[in-house]
Formats: sequence, C-alpha cells, structure tokens
Amino acid sequence: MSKTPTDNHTPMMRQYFGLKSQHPNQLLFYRMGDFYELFYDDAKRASQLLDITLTARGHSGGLPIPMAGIPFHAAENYIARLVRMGESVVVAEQVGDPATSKGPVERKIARIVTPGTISDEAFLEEKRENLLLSLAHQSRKGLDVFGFSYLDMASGRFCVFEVDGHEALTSELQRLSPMEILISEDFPARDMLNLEKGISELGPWHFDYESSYRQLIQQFNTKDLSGFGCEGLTAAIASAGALLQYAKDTQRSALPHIQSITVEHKDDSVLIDGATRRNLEIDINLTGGTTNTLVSVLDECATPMGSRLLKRWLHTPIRDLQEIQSRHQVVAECQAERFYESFLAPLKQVGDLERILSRVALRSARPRDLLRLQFALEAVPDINALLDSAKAGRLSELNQRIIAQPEITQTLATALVENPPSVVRDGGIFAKGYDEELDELLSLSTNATDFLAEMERSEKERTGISSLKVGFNRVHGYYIEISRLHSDQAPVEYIRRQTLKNAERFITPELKVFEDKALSAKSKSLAREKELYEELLDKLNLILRDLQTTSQALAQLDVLNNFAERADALSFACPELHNRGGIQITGGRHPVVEAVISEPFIPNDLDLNDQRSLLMITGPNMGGKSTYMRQIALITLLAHTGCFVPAETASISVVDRIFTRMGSSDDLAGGRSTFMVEMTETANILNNASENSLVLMDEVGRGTSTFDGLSLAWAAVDYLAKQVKCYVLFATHYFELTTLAEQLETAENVHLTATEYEDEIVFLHKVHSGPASQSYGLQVAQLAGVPKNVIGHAKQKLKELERVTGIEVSESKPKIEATENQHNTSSAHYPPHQADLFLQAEQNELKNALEELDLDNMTPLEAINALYALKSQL
Ligand SMILES: Nc1ncnc2c1ncn2[C@@H]1O[C@H](COP(=O)(O)OP(=O)(O)OP(=O)(O)O)[C@@H](O)[C@H]1O
Repeated sequence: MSKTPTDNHTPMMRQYFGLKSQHPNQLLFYRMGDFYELFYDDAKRASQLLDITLTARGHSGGLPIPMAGIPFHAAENYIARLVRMGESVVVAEQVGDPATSKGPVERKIARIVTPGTISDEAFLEEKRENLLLSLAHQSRKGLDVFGFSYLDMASGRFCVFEVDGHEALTSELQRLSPMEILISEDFPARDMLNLEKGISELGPWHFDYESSYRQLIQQFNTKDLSGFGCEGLTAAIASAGALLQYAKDTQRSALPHIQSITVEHKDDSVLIDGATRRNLEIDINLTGGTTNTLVSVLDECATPMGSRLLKRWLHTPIRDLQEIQSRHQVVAECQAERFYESFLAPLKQVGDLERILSRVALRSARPRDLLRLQFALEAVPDINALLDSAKAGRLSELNQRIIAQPEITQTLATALVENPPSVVRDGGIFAKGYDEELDELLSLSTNATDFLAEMERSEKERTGISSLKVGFNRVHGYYIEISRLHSDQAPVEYIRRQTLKNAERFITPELKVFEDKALSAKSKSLAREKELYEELLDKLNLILRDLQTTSQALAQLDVLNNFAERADALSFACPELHNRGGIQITGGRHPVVEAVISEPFIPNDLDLNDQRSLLMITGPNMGGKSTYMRQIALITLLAHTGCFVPAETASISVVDRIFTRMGSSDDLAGGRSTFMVEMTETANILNNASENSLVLMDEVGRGTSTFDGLSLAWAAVDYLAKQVKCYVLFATHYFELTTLAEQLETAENVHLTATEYEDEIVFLHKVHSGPASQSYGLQVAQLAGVPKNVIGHAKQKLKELERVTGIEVSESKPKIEATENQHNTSSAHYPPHQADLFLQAEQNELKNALEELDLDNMTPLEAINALYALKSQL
C-alpha cells in the first residue's frame, strides 16, 4: 500500500490506515454502519474477486478513495468465497458508541479469517482436511533441508517432519495439499510452491529456532520437547513455532485443543512421490476433478471425520507389518460379523464430532454444535456395547478409547432445548428446568401478564377490595390501582405513587422487586444464557482430551468398518503381507476402471519374486497395459493401508516406495518439456529406488528420437534389474526391448492380447506370457476415428516400408498367442522389431544405391565421389 497516514487524510481514514498497517497483506473489512467497506487496493482486489462494484468514497489526501462495500448481513457469504480463493480477511468492527464518540467511532479488529485457520463449519469442506502448513529451510552439508509443520485447526492435529531436497518438498506438498502455506520472506524455494494463492510470507524472525522452541514448550506445558521425539529437528521446530504463533494470532485465543505434536517418520510409511500420487489418482483425477478416483470408489464412511481419515490413510500407506495386519484383522471381523451394518446408525449419529470439539476448544461452538455433541455422546454407549463382543484385540483397544461420558451427556440433554438457535447472541438455548435463575428471568419477561393476573387475584382476595387492579404504564411502571371509593381500605404496606381523578395508584415492595426484574429480565436472561453457555464450554473443555481420544477412535472404527463394507460390496479379498517374497496376485482388478466400465472387467494375475522381478509388458494400444500396471500399484497401496484388495488372492511384500513413470504431460509453467519431465521422473526412480521398491514405468523414452529413447529405456531397465533389483513392471511399444528378457536373468515378457474380427480389433485385456505379436496401431487409429483415407494412406506407407525392409507386418494375422509355456519366444517366431525396421530400411536403401552404380561407365573420380556419398549416408 503506497498510502500512509498523513495529516492530509480525514480522521476516519487515519484510523483506517492505522488498522490497515497491521495487516498489509489481508483484505480489511472496515465496518461503517450497516456495511463493511474496503478501500484502495483492497477495494480493487475485492471488486475483481467478488465481482462487486468499485466506486469511490469522497476524497482523502486530495485524491478519491476507491471503495467497495458489502452489506454486513451478507458478509459471511463473501468472506467464505474469498477464503476459498485463498484470501485472508480481517474484520474491523465498531466498538465505540456513535452517539457519544468525538471524531470517528472507535474500531477494533474483531476477527481474522485465513484459509488455513478456519474452523467455522460454513467455511469448511466436510470431507477434506483444511491444513495450515509452515515451511522452514536450512542448508545442511550442502543439502536443502525443509522443515515441515502442519496443523488441522478443525481437529487440533499438529505434525512435524523434515525432508531433504526439492523432489521430496514437492511430493509432500502434494500429499498434504494445504490451504495456506507460511514461509519466511527469504524462503529460497518460493518458486517450488506452485500455489499462487494462500501463501503468507512472514518476517524471518518468526522462524527463529530458539523462540519457536519456547513457543512449543509453552503450548504443551513441558520442560522440553524430548517427550515428542522432535528434539534435533531444528528446521521443523522453527516452522512449528511460526505456525503456532500465526494460528494464535488469527484465532485471538489460546488453542487448548492442540495438546501435542506428532513427528512423522518417513521410514514408517510407503513413500509416494508427487508424480505417482497424480498417476494413481488417489483423490484427484488426472484432470483435477474428484470423480473416478480411488477415494470416490472407496469412501462410504458414515462420518465426515472417517472420510478425512480414509484420505489420510490412502495418502500415507504404512510399512509396519504388525499395524497393517492388525487393521486387516479388524476389517475381517467387521466383515464376518457385518459390524458395518450394526455400526452404521450409531456412527451416523456421531457425525463430525472431531470438528465440533475443536470449536468447543476455540470457544466458537454454536448451540447447535452442542446439540450434535449431545447426540454423538448418546451414541457412544451403543457403540461400546457392540464392541464388547468383538474378538480382535484392536477392536477392544478402540473400545477402551471410546469413552462414554454419562454425566456431561446428561447435562447437555437437560440443558439444551429441542431445537437450539444457530447463534448464542439471540438466546433461547436452554431448556426449562436447567437453571432456576434463568427460568425466573425468562418467566418474568414472557409471563409478566400471568404474574400480574395472579397478583391481582391474590391481592383482591387478601384485601377484599373488588375494584383492585394491577397495571403498568410507561412513565410510572407497575402499580396497584384502587378506586377512590375504596382507597382508604388500602393496606399499610401500600405506598402511594399517583393520584388520579377516580383512583389511587400504589406500589408494594413485592411489585417493585417484580418491576426491577421484569424491566431488565430480557437483557438479564440473555446475559445469564451467555454465562451458562460459557460454563458449559468450560465443563466440556475439562474433558476435552478424553473427548478427542473418543473422536479419534470413532474415526478409525468408521474407516475400518468402511473397508469391511467395501470389501463385501466390491468383492475385495484380504491380502497377505510379508517382509520379502515378491508380489503374487490372482484375479487382480483395477477398482476404479471396474467401477466405471459397462463391460465386465477382465481380472489378471501377477507373479513377481526374486527370480522374476522384472516384467516387460507389450501389447496393442488400448490393450490394457496401463490399467494392469496401475491396478498392481493400487492393490499394493491398498494392502499397505489396511484395506482389502480387488483380487481373488494377494500376497504382497512390504514395499518402501512406489514409483510410477507414466503418461506424459509437459510442465510448461515449470519450464520443462514433455521429455524433460519424463527424464526427471526416470532419474528420480533410478536414483532413489531400493530393492524393496515397486517401480512402474510406462513407455519410457517415447518423447525423443527412436534410437535415443530405445537406448535410454534399455539402459534404465538394465540398471533396475542388475543394480537395484527392485520389482519392476515396464510397459513399452519398443518390441526391441523384449529381447532384454533373454539377457536379464530376472526379466520376463508378458503381453496383453487382442484379436481381429472382420478387420476390427477386439481387445481381450488378458495378460499372457511372452512378448506381443503385433501392435495393431492402424486398427486402433481407425477405431479412434482417424479418417478412412488417412488410414488407407498409412496402410500403403506400411506396405512400402515392408517392401524396403523385406519384413512383412501388415498381413500378420494374430499369431497363435504365446501360451504360458512359451516364455521368451525364440527369434524364429519373433515379431518385427521397430529398431530392426529402421535399420533394415537403411541397409536396403544403400544396397539399392550400390546396385544402381554403373561402375563400367564411371571415371575413377566419379567412383570415389559416389563412394564418399554412400559413406555419408551411414
Ligand atoms: N482388464 C480389463 N478389463 C476390461 N477392460 C479393460 C481392462 N484393461 C483395460 N481395459 C479398458 O481398456 C482401456 C485402455 O486400457 P489402457 O489405457 O490400460 O491401455 P494401454 O495398453 O495402456 O494403451 P496405450 O498403449 O495406448 O497407452 C481402459 O480404459 C479400459 O476401459
């Protein structure tokens, strides 16, 4: 902002600048009566983003002030839209009284809403975690170390870890997909953060290690951080301190629901790099949507917190054999006992307990949140009862962590009305009978007439004066009126207040008390409700830790039951996991393709072991190579999350990483061509794969000249088989590569089958041993709608090539498909190799040229020139 407070500005604008200078990068909503107004650059930005009118509000400092206004009652809607666009909003409210203020009414920042720190239900996506991420950088021994910390404000989950290098930085950013990122102004890898929105830059001092450390021990009330296992993670701690301070500043409150910090150890999980995460379409598909993803097929969770945990599990498959097996055991029991049916209703009743609890902690919970909390807690005893009969140790453990809270449940049940209001401000939250004082206040304000009628009746009876009336007037308040005729019979305690022509009006001490109460009853009842509400929040906060434990256990129960339900509905089987023994799958399927296609999915087997660890996969375009490879990656990933898998049987060794190099897209924004992206991903695999990694490579080397590509692919396969010895599936259209299987001990060929029927290609999608016999490129092109005359021309060209090379490919009807016994077909049956094609074409051209030379009629000089010319073609 170029404007600064100067004497040239009006007092109001000076006040505005004072507030704005504290929040230069956030949009300031400045309250003006019934509107929020934005000025200068904020106004321009908001009018662009929200499509609202940009006007001007008078002049200040001699210049017109650009202004955009929003009616205050519609502000939430606009704020929600801005936050979703990655903007942060600061709201300044009027706190002074306009009637008594000299100069502009006093205004204060009432709240700060940023994309990563929201906890209000209206702003949050139900099934998505809303993460605030903080990144710190350190150089250690020439390596770029990135300290990560992230917080889910709506659950209090707070984690830290460190990674080396830019590749890992990108991968983690993709895994976490944060809504807002905090970095220091001097963060060196700013351009790696593709996120154009939601980046907040803070002064470098926010990331100071010492003060961050102090921040953390203060938050957790501990002497040091050793209990959390994060001592020594200096970059991560620096980032966590900055994050915590930022979160506190925006909430303008303590954060009691953040009770510990978890260190994520990279060795605990199966690492998945950014490209693989994209290729496997875990929760986002290749076009950026959420349909046809693994999550879309697998998420039938009963609670939103279950859905969020499921996503987290799918993004972080684990390597701890015991933990995986214990999850599988639970899924098996939930499936066998059909627990997922009996748990459905109580879990649905639990709802989003996790987010309600964080709002309780932040003291922003609304009355309806408390009602939902009551429902959730009422479901707990039913869940406990169901779990009492469970056999799996893990289920009993969960049962112990799902803690019934009879006392507070009862309190909530007696406290809340059946249908509480959406905000505390308007009152009407508490049920009759919960608090005597409130009941009295409410009955005073609502039942004043009853009270007065009752008083009139009893006073008439007591005094015997039939003309006695109880009434109210604005000036004199409540009174007892007795006609002049009977006024001398008024009891002594009646105090005369007003004399009328025909009557006397009195007040009594009892009526005075009533009057005081009745007149202020409304405001008093509202204040009492607020007080009671705060007390209720206090009571809940006292047991917050137990409530959080309960909600975490319920979320796990939900996901495991969901796995069981999906296993039944989609015919998934329990995989067997072990430490090293390859990957054997029978009847494996791709869960998403299977769900989408209308024809039946053709299941396929796989056998990878130490003697047969690399498969070269060939087959026609559209034959199903990518689907086959992806399904193996997905089955492996699912097995490592505790989910059952789409297969008849699966025996899978624990892998440390899953790599995929598939498809091709250029990264124009990142300045990398298709081939560059392909090679970067290949380099990542070759440098980082270990013998326990699963590597899937689809058509490596396709993005460059045939010979370069072929040689690169050849060398990469050779390296992975001989040096790394990992499990590899390598799909290719270079038939030449299939000969590698003869040379590498651990490599074998498999292919996808197709056949021709009346000049049309029919894909069988079945995997068989041996290399493919044909590529069917022209038939697939025809199927894709390439114009007939172009196909005809291509056929002609193919014939020409065949003539030049002497190899016939076009008429080759499907050879008898290689059978299981025909591994590594001998060269006699060998299909034409593309490299051979080109080589032979060149040789034939040379031969023809030689034959055409008329040596008898050439001078020695002509002969030598012809020889040079021929040599230059080599
Ligand atoms: N096992 C299967 N059962 C049924 N349909 C399948 C199967 N595998 C693949 N398909 C169908 O075939 C389509 C093409 O499969 P896929 O993309 O895996 O072929 P591809 O061999 O990788 O092709 P290309 O070489 O052109 O990349 C899929 O979208 C799917 O509809």
